[in-house]
Formats: sequence, structure tokens, C-alpha cells
Amino acid sequence: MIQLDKVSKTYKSKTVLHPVSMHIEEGKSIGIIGPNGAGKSTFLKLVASLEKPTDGTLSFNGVPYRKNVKNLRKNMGYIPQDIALYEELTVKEQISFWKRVSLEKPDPSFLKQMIQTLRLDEVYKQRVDRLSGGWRRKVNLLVGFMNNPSICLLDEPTAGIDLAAKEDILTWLQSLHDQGKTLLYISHDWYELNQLSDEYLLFAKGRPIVRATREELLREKDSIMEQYPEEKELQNILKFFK
Ligand SMILES: Nc1ncnc2c1ncn2[C@@H]1O[C@H](COP(=O)(O)OP(=O)(O)OP(=O)(O)O)[C@@H](O)[C@H]1O
Repeated sequence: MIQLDKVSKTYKSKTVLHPVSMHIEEGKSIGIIGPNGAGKSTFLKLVASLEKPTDGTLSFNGVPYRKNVKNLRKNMGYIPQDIALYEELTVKEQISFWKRVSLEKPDPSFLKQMIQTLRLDEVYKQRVDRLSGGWRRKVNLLVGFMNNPSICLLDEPTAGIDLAAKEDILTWLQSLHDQGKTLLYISHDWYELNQLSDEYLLFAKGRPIVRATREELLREKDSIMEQYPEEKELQNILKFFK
């Protein structure tokens, strides 16, 4: 479905993503892991078509991204690390606002199901700036995905929020996976990753160094750690993988 051919990214003279070739199959749930600065967010933004590759080509269903942006955007939802909402609006107003301005048509039944699963009806009439981080994150997910995309890209969707909100978001992500959607998400939370991932994509030093199932990663983790003795953060990440 999504194909990357020798895709790389360089900012000024610094290569932050070395050439990557990869196929992402429809319906796969891929957990992206790795140390800070390893290139995970850059990779996700390139897949989301929010960044252009310095070299290489991305294609969706055989058509290069540049010839296919409209169709691609219709099928894709991307949630960045930072929450981007109109703080003074209530949740209800926020939804109405985004419904009006979104280029893609919202899907009413999907929206209703999302509100229920994320329990957003509980705070429907509250202003966003009065909500906790967990609720705000849920609202952000809602407005980012209200058009029912088949490819869901998420950059640390549960970082820094309370446990109850994490559980709700995890349940909702699992329901997306059960519906056959493609999920690519960056996370540092092994519990969440183990619940959700068909595969792991492990980044280090500006490239994906391993793509593996949980069982494969468990088998390979000692040898990966031996190959990258100087990568302390990578060692710490893999040490806690069970
Ligand atoms: N717009 C930009 N201009 C210059 N350098 C950038 C830009 N965006 C990212 N970088 C650099 O690219 C490298 C990879 O960043 P990226 O955000 O992709 O890493 P990451 O693995 O997602 O890290 P984190 O877990 O901290 O979010 C970093 O060194 C970062 O400073």
C-alpha cells in the first residue's frame, strides 16, 4: 500500500534520515521505537506527506505521493506530538468548527463511535483550556481523525497523560486496528506497544535498524544491543522489552 524507495531527509548539511526502502502493508499496526533524535518523527512526517524527502520516492497504491496528494490526504490522519486546538472553544464547538473547516468530510457514525469510546460526551460542554492533558489529547485525536482515515499516523499519542486517558486511547486504537486500519505510531510505552503492535520498527542513528515481530525482537534484542554498544538510550529501551 505505502512504498518507500530510498527515501532520505537532510536538513542543511545534516542527514537526519538515511535512505529507507520499505513496504507498509494495509491493516498492519507498526510500533515505532528508538532513542530521542533517531529520526522517528521525521520518518512519520514523510509518510504523512508533511515533509518532502530530500531524495527518494514515496508512493501510495503504486502512485507517487506528488501525483496523489488529494487521495492520500483523504485516506490519512496524522496526530503530531503537540496538541493543536482552539483553547477557548468547548469540545462541542471544537468539533463543529473542525467539521466546517476540514477539507475532508467528517464521517458522522465514526465520529459518534469515537466520542463514545473516548468518553468525550462527559466533557462535551467544557472549554478545552479547562481540561486536563488526557482529555485535551483525546479531543486532538478526535479532530485529527474525524474523517475516518484508513491510515492512522500518531506521534506519541499517550505521552505525558494520566492512566485513565491512556487506557481509553489504547482501547480506541485497538478498535481502529480491529477495523482493519493501518496504524503507525511512535511510543515509549512497552505495555501499549505490546497490546497494539503487529510489528516493531526500531530506529537508531537516523535509520530503521530492525523491523520485527515481538517474538523476533525478543530473540534479536541481545545481538542488537551488542551491535550498538555506544547507544546507551537504545540499550535502555531494549533492556525493558519483555
Ligand atoms: N526542521 C528541522 N530542521 C533541522 N533539524 C531537524 C528538523 N526536524 C528534525 N530535525 C533534527 O532531526 C533529528 C531527528 O529528529 P526527529 O524528531 O525525527 O527524532 P525522533 O526520533 O522523533 O526524536 P524524539 O523521540 O526526541 O521526538 C534531530 O537531530 C532533530 O534535531
